[in-house]
Amino acid sequence: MTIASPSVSVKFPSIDHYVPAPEAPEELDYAELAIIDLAKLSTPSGKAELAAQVRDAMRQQGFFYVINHGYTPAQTERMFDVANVAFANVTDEEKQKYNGKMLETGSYQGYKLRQYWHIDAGVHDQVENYNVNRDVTKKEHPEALRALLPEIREFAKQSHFNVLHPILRLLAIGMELPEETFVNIHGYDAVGETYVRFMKYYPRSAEEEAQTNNVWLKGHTDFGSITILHSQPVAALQILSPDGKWRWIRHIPNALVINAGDALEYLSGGFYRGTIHRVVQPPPSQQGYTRLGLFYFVMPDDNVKLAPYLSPVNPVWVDRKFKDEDAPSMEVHRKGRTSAYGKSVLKKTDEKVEEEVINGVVIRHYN
Ligand SMILES: O=C(O)CCC(=O)C(=O)O
Ligand SMILES: [Fe+2]
Repeated sequence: MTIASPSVSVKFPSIDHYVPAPEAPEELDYAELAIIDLAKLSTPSGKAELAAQVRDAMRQQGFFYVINHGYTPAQTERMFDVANVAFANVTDEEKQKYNGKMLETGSYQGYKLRQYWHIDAGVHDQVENYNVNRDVTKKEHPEALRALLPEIREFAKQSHFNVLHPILRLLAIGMELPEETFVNIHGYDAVGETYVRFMKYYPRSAEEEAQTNNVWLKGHTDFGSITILHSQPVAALQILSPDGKWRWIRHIPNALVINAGDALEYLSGGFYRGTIHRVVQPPPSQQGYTRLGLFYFVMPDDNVKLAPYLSPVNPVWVDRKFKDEDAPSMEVHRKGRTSAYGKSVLKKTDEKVEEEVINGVVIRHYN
């Protein structure tokens, strides 16, 4: 396949095309989210407008779409094909060989195989992940992915410089902090775990659906600063709206879906919050299909202390989680959360919420 751009024409290795399910015709209760058009960054007034829009979207809904992010529909489609190679073209033995050691190391690289996370009532997940550090040379990869590493590296770079950094600047402006405040602690070459994730959900048995109340991935907040998700057609992601209702995320072709995680909540002193979201069984028209995900999971550099940057618009962290001097570094925070996720014994606090304490902070999971 050849993708032509004005200056270059690059030959990519030929791989199978992944065909996702058709969009769902069902009338679902979709969340109304802002659409941030990054093309507006090209003028000062457009940038000021976006900063206000991002601030309000992040504070009110915690999720928003991004369009005009620099990837064409063809490039996005190609990256989904690349993502699928990690699952469709790698043998079970090789998947075992590149299995991540999350529990032991607190690092999330390589595969997370099916059935690793506990969901509910003894039922485990039907999700495969393959995570690649933005420095694709950090680990060895399965054979089928090796020829695709240059593309994965370009995807990470594009996500970092054309999406993440502009968004971090807008978030800083929204808090009246110096524009580079968050960019400076999200270096591309710094030590840290910001990574590309491919994720494939497989259909489950009726029994598993019944036992888990159709929940595929429990309600949670992400533990990094920002999550960048490439919109895809299978409806299943839901966010917990301010009115307490779960609402579906609508597919917008070639858009990104962006949300904040706990690290940004801590760094912003609660000005921006990690929004609770979950994944559930798709509507009837899409049941029986796999669901392929493509993400860039972002974390501040490992050595960053997650203490708040306070500012004129947010002079105090109202529901402070720890004293500044006790703030965990990103490395400590991510290792604690990565080891525990889907593995720790949770304490039920009511019908819907389960809790655990990690590094002195209460972490909640929602059913
Ligand atoms: O698959 C999705 O749409 C969301 C997955 C997710 O929330 C996560 O991996 O943290
Ligand atoms: Fe998530």
